[in-house]
Amino acid sequence: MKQSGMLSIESKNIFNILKKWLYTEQDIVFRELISNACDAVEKLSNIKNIKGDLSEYKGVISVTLDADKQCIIISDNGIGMTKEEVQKYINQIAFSGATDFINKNNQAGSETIIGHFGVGFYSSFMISNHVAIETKSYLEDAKAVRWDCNVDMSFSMNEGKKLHTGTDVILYLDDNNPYLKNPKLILDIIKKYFVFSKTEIYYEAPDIQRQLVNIPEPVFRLSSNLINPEEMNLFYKDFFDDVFDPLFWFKFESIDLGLKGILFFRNTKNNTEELDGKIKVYSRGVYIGENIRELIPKFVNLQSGIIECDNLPLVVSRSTIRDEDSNDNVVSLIYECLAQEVTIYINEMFEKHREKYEAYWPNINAFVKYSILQDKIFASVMARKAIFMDLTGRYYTIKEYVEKFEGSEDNVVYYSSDAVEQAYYIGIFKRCGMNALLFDHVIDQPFMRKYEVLNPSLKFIRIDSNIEAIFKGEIKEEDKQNSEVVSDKIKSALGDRLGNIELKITNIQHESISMLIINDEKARRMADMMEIYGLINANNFSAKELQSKSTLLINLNNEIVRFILNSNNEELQSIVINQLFDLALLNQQSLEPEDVENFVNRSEELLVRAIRK
Ligand SMILES: Nc1ncnc2c1ncn2[C@@H]1O[C@H](COP(=O)(O)OP(=O)(O)OP(=O)(O)O)[C@@H](O)[C@H]1O
Repeated sequence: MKQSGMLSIESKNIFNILKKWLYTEQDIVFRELISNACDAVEKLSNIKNIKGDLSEYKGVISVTLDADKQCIIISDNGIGMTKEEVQKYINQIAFSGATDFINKNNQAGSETIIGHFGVGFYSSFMISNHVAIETKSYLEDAKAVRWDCNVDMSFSMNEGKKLHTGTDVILYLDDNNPYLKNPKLILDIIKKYFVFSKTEIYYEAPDIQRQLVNIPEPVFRLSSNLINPEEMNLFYKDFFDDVFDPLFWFKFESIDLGLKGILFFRNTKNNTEELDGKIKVYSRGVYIGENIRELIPKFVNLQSGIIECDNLPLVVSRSTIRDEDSNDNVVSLIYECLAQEVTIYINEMFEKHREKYEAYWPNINAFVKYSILQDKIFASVMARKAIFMDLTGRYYTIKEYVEKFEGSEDNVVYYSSDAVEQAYYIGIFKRCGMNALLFDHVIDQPFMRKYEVLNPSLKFIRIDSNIEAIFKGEIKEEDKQNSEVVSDKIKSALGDRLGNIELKITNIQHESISMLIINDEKARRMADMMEIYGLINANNFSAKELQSKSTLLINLNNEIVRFILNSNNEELQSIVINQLFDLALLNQQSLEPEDVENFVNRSEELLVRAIRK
């Protein structure tokens, strides 16, 4: 059977290109050769299955780094090849597609080519100048074949020594080959690409004992009712390198697309810093890539998961996904399918398991809102299903909230953007039997603006903004004159400190409220926006800027204000008025640093007076 010769001249181009990747994309060699081995095992398994004698067959792949012989052997007990098949598949067919492509696109770079074609068996020459195949076909009476090929493209075929069905691909290495120095590199590559390969893959090297590298039956492939949640949590933490258990997970499947997947909702603990998840894509058990933009909707990518789709080409790159027309369809269908699956799952939780939805809300809050803002499919179902906590700790959608609390003011929703900063105003709301929603996540501001655009009749007003309307504080007839007196006293005591703040003296039912600064909602939002875009400095910007649009509400029903009205002690009046004004500024976190000292001195002065009294 001895035969020798030269490979076709077109192949020379490929060799040159392969050499260029030598030290950059070496993973490809293992991906290609082990994929071929997996295919060979699957083919034999299918044949045995058809014949009904599968019982004794178990496909196994072994990768061995032999330091003495200075070679890497990729061995499988798959279908094997006859001499004719080696002739046909290895000698002739290799790269016919790729060589056509190169002929048509002389300028094409290696990136483009690798994106378009599986470089296949010949990627071996990326790390080896001499490659051999020892193979024996499964066919009865088939003879073993040995094929040797050098990087100069001269090959020989001889009778081989292989006793059992299968194929060994032997890559002879140069002295300075990096894998000889660091055999663990190969282990990592096998793990990366074949972790979920259905065939067992073993690795052995000097100092690395023969070990099973992959997980042929990962827990996520079991049907949902057979999955042990603990086991699943452990798998998730280990595989995605997360310290927390997932919040929840769900599996999905599209038989038409040959798509199966699992999505883990990450327990972000409201940590907005690390929002992106990891979605790993596999085709026929081989890793294709992570977070592939064309395949996975951006919002889905906030979570982590595993997608397996055998209809995706085995050798796929981002450029393949983008360019190949034939793939376009599968890719966009998968994209839509993922968006729909997530939407359906979250919607069902909202509709049918509201308690669970609310319990998970602190963790999925940002995800749901971001997805509504970002994805049309998700928004079309979920736009009105974001929920917000009210001042009593209950959750409502905005629609539910408006319907329930439509009493006080039509279509106005009061909100607090920061329960700590606005604690005083929240206190006032509670005292007045009023309610408000908490919009305290960074995403709530853009979310609210979008909601307003979609529902123009609805108005969102921050709890420290135009709230005077809720007090319905019309001045009593008998207090009209008093209001002028108080107004004059306050203006004279505050002088320049008042700036452009408008005074409003009124009778607020709740006597405990003395003085309150409220800001115009529109002006404040504008200022917030400017701050976000860096047009103003948060430290310089404070009450001063807003003063032109702020109002100082003074409650004539309050005991201290009545004291101001009735007292003749100008000095004490001035202390009290300035003190109340500072307290009002403090309550909205806008007491200027230069006023703090006066405030402290005045407080002490009042304490001394109280003690001496
Ligand atoms: N380990 C193996 N066992 C049996 N046959 C093999 C093995 N490796 C390669 N072959 C045969 O050689 C052919 C060519 O392999 P090659 O890797 O070059 O291309 P491919 O796997 O068909 O496609 P791709 O270009 O996507 O990798 C295979 O289709 C298969 O028939």
